[in-house]
Amino acid sequence: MTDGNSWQAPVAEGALDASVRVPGSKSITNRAFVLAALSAGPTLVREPLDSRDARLMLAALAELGAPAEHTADGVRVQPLTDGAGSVSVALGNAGTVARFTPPLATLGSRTVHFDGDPAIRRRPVAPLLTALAALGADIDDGDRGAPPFTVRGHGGLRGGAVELDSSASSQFLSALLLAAPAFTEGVTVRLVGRPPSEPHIAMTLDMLRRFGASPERHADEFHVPPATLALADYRVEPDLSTAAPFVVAPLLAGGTVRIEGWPVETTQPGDWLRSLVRELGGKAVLDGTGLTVTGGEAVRGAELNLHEVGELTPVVAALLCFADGPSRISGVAHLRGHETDRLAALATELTALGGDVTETEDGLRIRPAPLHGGTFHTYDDHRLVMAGAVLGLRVPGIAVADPATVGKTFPGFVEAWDRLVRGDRDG
Ligand SMILES: O=C(O)C1=C[C@@H](OP(=O)(O)O)[C@@H](O)[C@H](O)C1
Ligand SMILES: C=C(OP(=O)(O)O)C(=O)O
Repeated sequence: MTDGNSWQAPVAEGALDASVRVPGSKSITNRAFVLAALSAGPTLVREPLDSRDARLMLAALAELGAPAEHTADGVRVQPLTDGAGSVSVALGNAGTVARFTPPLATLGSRTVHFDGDPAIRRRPVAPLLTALAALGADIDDGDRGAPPFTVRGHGGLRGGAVELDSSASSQFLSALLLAAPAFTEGVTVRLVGRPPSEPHIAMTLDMLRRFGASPERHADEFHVPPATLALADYRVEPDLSTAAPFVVAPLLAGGTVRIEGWPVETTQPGDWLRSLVRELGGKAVLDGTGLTVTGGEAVRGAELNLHEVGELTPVVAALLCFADGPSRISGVAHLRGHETDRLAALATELTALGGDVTETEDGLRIRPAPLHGGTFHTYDDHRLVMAGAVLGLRVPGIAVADPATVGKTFPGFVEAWDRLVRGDRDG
């Protein structure tokens, strides 16, 4: 039930028994759109995500000269064509748009202004802009190292060798690698510092290969030679991070939830949820058609380093509030530069509902404590809406503020969650 600008997250009143289909992966969709724009011919992207971030990416590519059309089978993206004059790219609060599209602006001759929500102005982008400038790009960021900034295209980018500190976000590295086949000399990136989110880097390399590029990695060095990309048809996997609240739900409510179409092989970080379920006492069975999760007796407390799967932190933190012993989440200092400062937001909101949650330098410490109802503020962060939903399974009276912000990655989330938990119950 949505009331004004909040949503009463439903309490699970019996064991779950449901099958769920989640929308396409944000990370795969937005990479596919970028690689399609860089390809020599049109690409049909099948089963793409349709959400705020995906629409922002399509709008950005259209501004940059690569229009797309929705067809009965998906989204057909046309190759980038050059143009003149000034255009504006709206970033919203989409990290993938803010990091993946500036390199594309260097390939044409337009002057491209980038800006977005107040939140994106606080998210890091400086190491990417510095690396692009070192590779020959003409960028004016007013020394802010953050949006708004302007990229003046001069008809292509030289590319070559560059050092990059991608420790604040793996997206800086992915951004350079995705565009590199179109740079005159390709790119050789030597990392300083360790990036988070290794699966997302593997995803970038895998998708580059599928589109015909030949990226190589030797430890901290990445090389992408120039290449002509082409792929007529690409199918997007379901988003396994969006699936996270549905995967953990039976651990709190009992019963079984089946996620349809869970891939048997994937680079998505959400695939780690299968081992999490087992570690916390549940069962997760993957077959050729989906993942079936069954809850256990109790949720065990755990020590989890989430450096590689940081985007799962809000849902995992909500889950661990119900564990039978203390838990610790570490390795996620970079979450302070996500949609909001997620560590501060989670500590504040979970504590306000009675939780015993403290922020550490690189994560959260969570001790068992009874939660009570109240407003769960979501800070314009889709994954906090999902975390609030998880709390509501066990705690009556959780009002999740601004549920529409979940439209960043799953516009139909509230309806899908109500169906999962309430089944046919009305009201
Ligand atoms: O490349 C991607 O698609 C993403 C990489 C990760 O970013 P960070 O490395 O900044 O955490 C992840 O958290 C984000 O949701 C999506
Ligand atoms: C960090 C996230 O998003 P973005 O793509 O905006 O970085 C996320 O989805 O958890």
